[in-house]
Amino acid sequence: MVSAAKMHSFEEVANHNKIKDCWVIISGKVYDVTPFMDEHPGGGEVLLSATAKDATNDFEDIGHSDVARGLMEKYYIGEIDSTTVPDNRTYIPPQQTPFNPNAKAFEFLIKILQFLVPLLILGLAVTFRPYTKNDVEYTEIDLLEFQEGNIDGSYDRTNNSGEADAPSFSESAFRNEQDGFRRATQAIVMRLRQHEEAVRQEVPCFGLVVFVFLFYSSVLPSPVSPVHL
Ligand code: HEM
Repeated sequence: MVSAAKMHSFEEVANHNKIKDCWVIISGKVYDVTPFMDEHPGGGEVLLSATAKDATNDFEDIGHSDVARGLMEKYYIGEIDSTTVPDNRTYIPPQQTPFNPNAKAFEFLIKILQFLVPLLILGLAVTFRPYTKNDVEYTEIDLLEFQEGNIDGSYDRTNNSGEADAPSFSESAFRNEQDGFRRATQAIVMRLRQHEEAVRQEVPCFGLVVFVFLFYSSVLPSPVSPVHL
């Protein structure tokens, strides 16, 4: 025959609040955890702080394992007489928040924004990218000038019949040749400077885009996290 569980009043249980005599109330059941004080992985002090009240909330908040729940049976000594438990010592489970249709709509809006805003930032970056670059056309003109300078030399490599002629290294031809090289060198240096300038302008632009993106994604909640209103 199964004997009826022993009923304990709150006052009686609350008196067992010492290290050598410790009872706790969890989910309407009373446990004498005195022999467990030294072994409790959370420490004896924690168990002591859970006395003289309904400790269900504290116990559940820790997220005790099935092993811990199995161990409890060993220390079970009876039931608590719920009529004797003062209201402010009773664990009241959190109220289920009523369903709010606006919350779903807001969550949906956030998800849409999370996809649209990065796309918008990317679109803006791509649109404005050409304006941040230098126009390289006049570099090409410089190169053309160089070619013209070369052609404009006072010596001609072909004779009238189109056959190769021995070059006459007159002083002006040499000067023209030199001039052509100087222009070519200038054109290349200018081109390098333009490239350098373009990179200098693009790096902060790109950095800004990345910063805005990262800031945005850190401010908004993740798509998997629930939105609580
Ligand atoms: C008969 C009652 C209890 C038993 C048998 C018990 C058993 C255990 C066990 C076995 C663990 C190791 C972790 C696990 O397996 O979950 C643990 C951890 C712990 N318990 Fe208890 N426990 C009891 C009551 C309580 C109460 C009333 C509190 C009050 C707050 C509490 C607080 C803790 C804490 C803080 C830890 C440490 C968690 C961690 O370090 O991660 N326990 N308990």
